[in-house]
Amino acid sequence: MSNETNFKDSNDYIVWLEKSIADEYFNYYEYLEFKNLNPIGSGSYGNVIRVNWKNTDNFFALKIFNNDKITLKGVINEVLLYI
Ligand SMILES: Nc1ncnc2c1ncn2[C@@H]1O[C@H](COP(=O)(O)OP(=O)(O)OP(=O)(O)O)[C@@H](O)[C@H]1O
Repeated sequence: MSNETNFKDSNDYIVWLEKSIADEYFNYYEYLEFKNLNPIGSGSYGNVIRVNWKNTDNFFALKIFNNDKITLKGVINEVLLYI
């Protein structure tokens, strides 16, 4: 997997994400699986909410990203730093 993306079109980032999920580089969770949503902050890429996953008592930070090319590129390139 390349360690940086630089696509021309915003949709290319969506396609890259969908392929990464299909190839099982990333886990996929349905939004409906998250319960007890509470806002906890926001950053340059979007909002962050505290959630429970399914019926667990564990808390997770769920990041909701703005759907634009600059955000998608930033998020994906940040994720690639950890792969
Ligand atoms: N894992 C987490 N646990 C608890 N709170 C979190 C977590 N991740 C983010 N937050 C909260 O959400 C805010 C925004 O986080 P986010 O990572 O989106 O942006 P940032 O790193 O603070 O800023 P930027 O996006 O500008 O670099 C944080 O400042 C923090 O208050």
